[in-house]
Amino acid sequence: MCLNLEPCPDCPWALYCSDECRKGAWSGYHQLECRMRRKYDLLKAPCDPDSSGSWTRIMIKALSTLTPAACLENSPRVAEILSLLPDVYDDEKLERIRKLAKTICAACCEELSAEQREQLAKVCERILLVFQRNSYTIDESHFVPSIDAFRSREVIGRAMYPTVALMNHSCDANTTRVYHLGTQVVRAIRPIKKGEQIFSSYGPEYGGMPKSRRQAILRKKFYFECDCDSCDDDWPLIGSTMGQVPEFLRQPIHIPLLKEIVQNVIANKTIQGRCYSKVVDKDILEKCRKLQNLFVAQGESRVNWIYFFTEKCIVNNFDLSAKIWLSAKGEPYLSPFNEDSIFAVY
Ligand SMILES: C[S@@+](CC[C@H](N)C(=O)[O-])C[C@H]1O[C@@H](n2cnc3c(N)ncnc32)[C@H](O)[C@@H]1O
Repeated sequence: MCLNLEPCPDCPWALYCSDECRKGAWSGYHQLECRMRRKYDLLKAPCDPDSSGSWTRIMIKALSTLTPAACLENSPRVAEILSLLPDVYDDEKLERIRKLAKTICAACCEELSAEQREQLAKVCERILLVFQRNSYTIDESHFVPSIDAFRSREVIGRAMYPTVALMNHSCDANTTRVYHLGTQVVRAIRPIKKGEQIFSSYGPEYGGMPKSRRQAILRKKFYFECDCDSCDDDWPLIGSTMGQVPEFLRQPIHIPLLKEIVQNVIANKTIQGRCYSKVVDKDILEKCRKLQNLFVAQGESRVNWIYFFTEKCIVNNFDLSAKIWLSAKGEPYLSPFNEDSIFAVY
């Protein structure tokens, strides 16, 4: 943590780690942001409190590269942007985004007439909606491998990864996103056949969360009705399938092992999708391996079950566990932490 921060001389909101950063930010966006904040009191952020600052910066940067006048022309590009449906279910949120767009246009383009600013604000509104729908929050835990960072999940920014944003969500995703050397990396968490759709998880995952809750989260945060396989077929919760455990696992000797794994996997949910070996319980690895061996020994074909555990293992950096399972099934092994499995790096 830097204790000797350099403040902006004109406002109390921006602090920098060095004079160089301060100057870079000033010429990049803060000159306008600073004026705008002072004038329009954006401290009462009209958007998500965690990201209104980054939204404002994105718009300022967009306006400096778009040239506002170009947005006012009736060009096909502007028509295309305006034709994007603002399918935001939440009117209140749309209203806040609209207000932010107007505020930014008023501050950044004072030379325009009120009518022109109104038109420009519509373009900005669409851009903000696209940004909101396609960007990712970045929290401290992506860079600081500590359990405290996971718990607090302090949001430090938002970023747009245009190729990653092309991926649809599945509650049974076949990839995971991790941060490596300060950038987002997408890695396979199971073999993906040629032609198979590459899915990412926007958050909710089957197994530990009922379909109704997953759908509610996706509707509220991303405004769509999820139609992934696990939602379409309403795959059961892992907890509820305890009653449908394969016959061989119902033997009393195996039940404690199974329960322990389920509890551990569910307890570790908050760290899914992150690759911090320091916070995982190495003991679970051993137990998952035992479970997998039991399945393999029985020639068990209920792949969902075993994949669920294996994926949790992989996502939680239990590389070895995944290797054992996949090699036992004769499937190619793709380690999410091996350079070979990186199919996209940004
Ligand atoms: C980040 S974009 C994904 C890429 C987008 N499908 C495209 O063609 O550019 C997110 C949007 O894709 C759609 N989408 C993603 N996952 C979906 C899913 N599981 N079920 C239904 N729609 C989904 C929703 O319209 C959502 O707002």
